[in-house]
Amino acid sequence: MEYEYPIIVNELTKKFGKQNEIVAVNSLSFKVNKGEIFGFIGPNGAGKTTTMKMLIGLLEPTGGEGHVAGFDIVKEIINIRQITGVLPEPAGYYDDLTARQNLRFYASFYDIPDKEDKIEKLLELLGLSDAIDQKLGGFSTGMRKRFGLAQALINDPEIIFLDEPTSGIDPKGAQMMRDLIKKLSRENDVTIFLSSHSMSEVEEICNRIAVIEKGKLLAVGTVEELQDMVREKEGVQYILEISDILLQDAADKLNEIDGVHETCISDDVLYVHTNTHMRTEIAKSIKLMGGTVSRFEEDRMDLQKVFLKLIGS
Ligand SMILES: Nc1ncnc2c1ncn2[C@@H]1O[C@H](COP(=O)(O)OP(=O)(O)OP(=O)(O)O)[C@@H](O)[C@H]1O
Repeated sequence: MEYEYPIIVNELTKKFGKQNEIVAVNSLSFKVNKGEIFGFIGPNGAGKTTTMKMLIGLLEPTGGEGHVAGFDIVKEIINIRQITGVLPEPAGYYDDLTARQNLRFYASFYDIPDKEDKIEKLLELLGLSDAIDQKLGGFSTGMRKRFGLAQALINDPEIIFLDEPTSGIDPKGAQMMRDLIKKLSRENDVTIFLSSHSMSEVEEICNRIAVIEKGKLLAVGTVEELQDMVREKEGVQYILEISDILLQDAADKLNEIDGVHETCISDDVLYVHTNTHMRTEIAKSIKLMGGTVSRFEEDRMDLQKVFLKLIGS
């Protein structure tokens, strides 16, 4: 089926409880572009898992609608299953079966040519060749996660849903997973919808990010766009090191400029908080005072900081 957006949700809502008193997902609307890695972040209980479960047909929405690969998430879930991969597999894995046997089982749901070859290649890709004939019950958490990704890829999916793909994995295994996720998106044009609590991971691999809290969408965009949203609200902070004039004199002078919020001196560094980008004005003012600027940086907000600002902590 031809589709413009791999995932679209429109006012998607899920309520729980006898009187629908728990609003887990509250009128969520967003679109995911083809081939992008879309990060879905939010504090505990924000509604991430509930949203993902609705997208893969495990929960029925109480309101709104959603389409995955152009298929309706309520009426056409069978079509969606054929072309998507999910980690972790909702039905779980068979601990008494080996990795190879488990993959054979999942492969049996799809029309895959040369299944045995595919199974071996996938397990090799995930660094599990040595464990191919070991029972899954004996796998470590990290091995299980990597196996889960192999399983999610068995049907060459166009869209993959990954819920916390690297939690509980050691740094080497996590990097392997991230590299593979990036490769899938870059080289195979696979669309990836990923929820994670690791801000550095999301910052490293996601093209765009949606931030949700209490079931509502707070913001969506690239890291840069989210940074701009926060700056618009919170202003910009510059970090300066200056010689030839007293830092306090520079601070006093800058405080007179319209748009400079506040200044602060700490360890021979001058921090200038402004309403908006004011690099030129600040540089000019210091030059006029006879100061020499040896360091002039804008405080780079990483995703962790942006996230905390967006959710108002
Ligand atoms: N089956 C259910 N019955 C009642 N309430 C539920 C149910 N499932 C989820 N909830 C509630 O819905 C809200 C969202 O939960 P959800 O698991 O989607 O959040 P999350 O963002 O995935 O959280 P976490 O980061 O902790 O995994 C929470 O308040 C949760 O308690």
